[in-house]
Amino acid sequence: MDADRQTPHSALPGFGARVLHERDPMTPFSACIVAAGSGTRAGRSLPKQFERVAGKPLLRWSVEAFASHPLCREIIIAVAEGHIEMARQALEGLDVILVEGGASRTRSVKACIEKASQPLVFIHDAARPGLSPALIDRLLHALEDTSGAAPALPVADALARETEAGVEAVSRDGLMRVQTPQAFHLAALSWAFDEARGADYPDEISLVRAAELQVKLVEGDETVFKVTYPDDFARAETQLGGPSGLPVMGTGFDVHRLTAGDGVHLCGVFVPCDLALVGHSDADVGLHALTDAILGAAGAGDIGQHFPPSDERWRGADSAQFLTHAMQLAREAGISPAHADITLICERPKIGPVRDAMRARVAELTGLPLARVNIKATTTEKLGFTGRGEGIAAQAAFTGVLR
Ligand SMILES: Nc1ccn([C@@H]2O[C@H](COP(=O)(O)OP(=O)(O)OP(=O)(O)O)[C@@H](O)[C@H]2O)c(=O)n1
Ligand SMILES: C[C@](O)(CO)[C@H](O)COP(=O)(O)O
Repeated sequence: MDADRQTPHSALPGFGARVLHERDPMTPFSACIVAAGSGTRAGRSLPKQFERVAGKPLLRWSVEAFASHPLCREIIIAVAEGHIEMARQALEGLDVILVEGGASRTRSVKACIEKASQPLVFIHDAARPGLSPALIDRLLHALEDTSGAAPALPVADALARETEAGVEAVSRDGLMRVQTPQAFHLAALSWAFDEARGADYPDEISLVRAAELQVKLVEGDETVFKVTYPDDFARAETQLGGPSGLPVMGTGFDVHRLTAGDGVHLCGVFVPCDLALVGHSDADVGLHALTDAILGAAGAGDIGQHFPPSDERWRGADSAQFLTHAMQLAREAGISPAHADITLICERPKIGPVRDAMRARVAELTGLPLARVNIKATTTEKLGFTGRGEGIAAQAAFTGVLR
């Protein structure tokens, strides 16, 4: 370090190294995510940060984790020059600042912090999707009396080094596995970058230590492991998608009024008759009930939230597109469809003659095998509005399995 360069604050006792700035517990931070790597070791066709894991691009998991923290004011992401558009798509709807990454991880970090405006800064690998608010808070707490902090975990396996002379045992005493995010006072990290004069470091606590500033380790978290090799995707998928194999289900119910006409849309099939169903869309009461059941299983609200009847785009719309959208959300939520069951409640039209066509259409729309789609019909014995032929009601159940 240059003898004539002054750190912005005086030395504090502790670790024989300096601390820059003490922190107010409510100090806001900038989140910097490095996503400019090529992911060579992961062996996928896309760089790993853009591969979908448990329904979303790997990078998006970390962005959403930071975005939901109350002290995070901005999210800056370094991406390779040719991947800006892919990053935009992966992060659609999220408020982020994209910057061009560098040829090394350290350079990508530098590109991010040059845009950072908050007093504290978090540096995180896009390849570590399992970030929790508790870990962010542990790091923020550590910054109250140190320049930088990183999560770390003990080493569980024995260690060895292979040399030309043979295998050498290495003591694991005192060794830790260091993860990200790593958190810093921006002034300290910027200072350390100046001191580094363009040298690369494996991570930012190494860089900050090289500038003789103080860092602390906090308890790490196995769930924020780095997706590095091909098998790591399955581990991330299981971890982020919740318990694999868990059954999920949803139910749906809908009613549409009947009037005179030349046919009704039911379960994706046009049934010619002297009736018509009244509605903003094609009023396919069977597909609407099933769409709600799918949205229920996906934890994604109801059909009216996604396709409001006040929206002119859905006037006369084919309800198949509502169901297709719900299926997409279910898949993104990590659900593999297992079974769909619809009950149509009406006196007329007769469902028997069109039941097979309906099952085939629902199977096509959901991606389910025909044997896993069931369509039933019942009357209400001439009772109530369905019995009087004033409307058709439908109820549906949808089950799936979490991948
Ligand atoms: N020039 C670089 C290199 C890496 N990274 C990012 O740094 C993180 C950790 O790096 P690593 O796991 O090594 O990712 P890659 O360099 O992409 O992987 P590989 O070494 O297998 O190619 C990743 O989020 C990666 O995108 C970056 O932003 N810029
Ligand atoms: C920053 C890091 O994730 C901390 O564990 C690690 O140093 C990145 O190493 P890589 O070789 O670039 O994957």
